[in-house]
Amino acid sequence: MGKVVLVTGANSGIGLALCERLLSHDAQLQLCLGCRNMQRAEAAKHALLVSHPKAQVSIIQLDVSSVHSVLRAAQEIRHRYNRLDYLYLNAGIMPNPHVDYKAFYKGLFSGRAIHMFSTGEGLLTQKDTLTSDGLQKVFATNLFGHFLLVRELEPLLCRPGCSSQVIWTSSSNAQRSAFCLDDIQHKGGVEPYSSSKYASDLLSLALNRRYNSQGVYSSVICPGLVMTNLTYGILPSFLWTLIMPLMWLLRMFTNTFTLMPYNGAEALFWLFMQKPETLDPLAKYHSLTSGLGNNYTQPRKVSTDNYVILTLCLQHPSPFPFHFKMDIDDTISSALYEKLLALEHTVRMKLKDEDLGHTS
Ligand SMILES: NC(=O)C1=CN([C@@H]2O[C@H](COP(=O)(O)OP(=O)(O)OC[C@H]3O[C@@H](n4cnc5c(N)ncnc54)[C@H](OP(=O)(O)O)[C@@H]3O)[C@@H](O)[C@H]2O)C=CC1
Ligand SMILES: CC(C)=CCC[C@@H](C)[C@H]1CC[C@H]2C3=C(CC[C@]12C)[C@@]1(C)CCC(=O)C[C@@H]1CC3
Repeated sequence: MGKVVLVTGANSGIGLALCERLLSHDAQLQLCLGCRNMQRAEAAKHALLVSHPKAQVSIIQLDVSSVHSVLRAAQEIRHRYNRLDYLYLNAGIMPNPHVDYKAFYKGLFSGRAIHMFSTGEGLLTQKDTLTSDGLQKVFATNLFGHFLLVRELEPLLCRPGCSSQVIWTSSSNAQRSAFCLDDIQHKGGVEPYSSSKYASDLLSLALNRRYNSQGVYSSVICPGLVMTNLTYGILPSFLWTLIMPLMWLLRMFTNTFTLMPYNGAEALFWLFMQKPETLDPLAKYHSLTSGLGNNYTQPRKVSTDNYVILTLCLQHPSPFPFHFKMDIDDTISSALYEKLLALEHTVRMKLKDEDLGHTS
């Protein structure tokens, strides 16, 4: 039987491009598309079957921002399959983005222009909303729903003698400065996207600590800047088309302008072909495209430039030598993991209470 792969957010952009690439590589795959909108999911399945008529593609209705939907979908997946080899946690949103053009203009002449183009740091804010579960929507979609999904699919991921991979689509926009352990949902800030992506980098570390011994390996990737529905929400598509020549030119200076979903999916696809035991849990795998248009994957250390380390190391005398850096990262990721477990407990209790309310 072929390997089982579940991809969330598979009906468009990077997720759909990944599915195309996976099927081109391995026609025996059992590919499951986790999508919230069934019409769009059917269209994606149809497109995949046009190019791979014999492929085994199925759909699971999954809204990762809804606790109820995640639990129901996981139950259905456990019913359908007895194994899960790859879990791609790719669905993501950046709602109501706002570009700070003043910061953009300043950044152009700051000596950090290339960094600004490759990370978007300091340029973007978003207006977040609440889900029906009362969670911040960006956090619920980009992080918590996926965390719950991993927890629910544990029996399929952890199988004696077999290994499996959990792969997060993170971002170069993941920023330590946007993330706060006391506000993991980012209720009080205006950069929920950066916060949620930084949290996914931390969570991947924690998952490795928790699950490696059971054969589950978690990695994070960074797709670069890709033209998808997400980026068309930041600037209209005609404007992106207009500045496309400029972006090709910028590729000479930054290889993070992957631009096409196919290129953005490079690291996701590359990870599919790796032995998970050989992967570095502290690396973030970047999809990159050279000035000449060649794709490649490059591991870079997960951002460890966090202020806790700096604050501790700047104290005189420093309480920690520099080689304690990783331990401190580990502490933050463990703390996040504990907070997510606590939140999971709360939402499960709330759901139980609601169910009891309905039946009595
Ligand atoms: N484009 C870029 O430059 C970059 C993107 N990324 C990340 O890549 C990932 C894919 O995004 P991208 O392909 O660019 O954008 P798209 O908007 O094309 O894809 C996002 C996918 O996520 C799905 N999705 C959103 N919310 C939910 C939900 N609640 N439940 C289930 N599915 C959901 C969307 O479904 P629907 O069609 O129903 O909305 C869609 O299929 C995201 O995690 C994004 O943050 C990271 C760095 C750069
Ligand atoms: C000339 C030119 C390219 C202008 C566009 C300026 C900005 C709108 C972009 C510059 C860097 C971009 C970027 C993103 C969005 C658009 C920019 C800020 C992302 C934040 C999109 C989502 C991600 O996950 C990472 C991207 C990093 C780079």
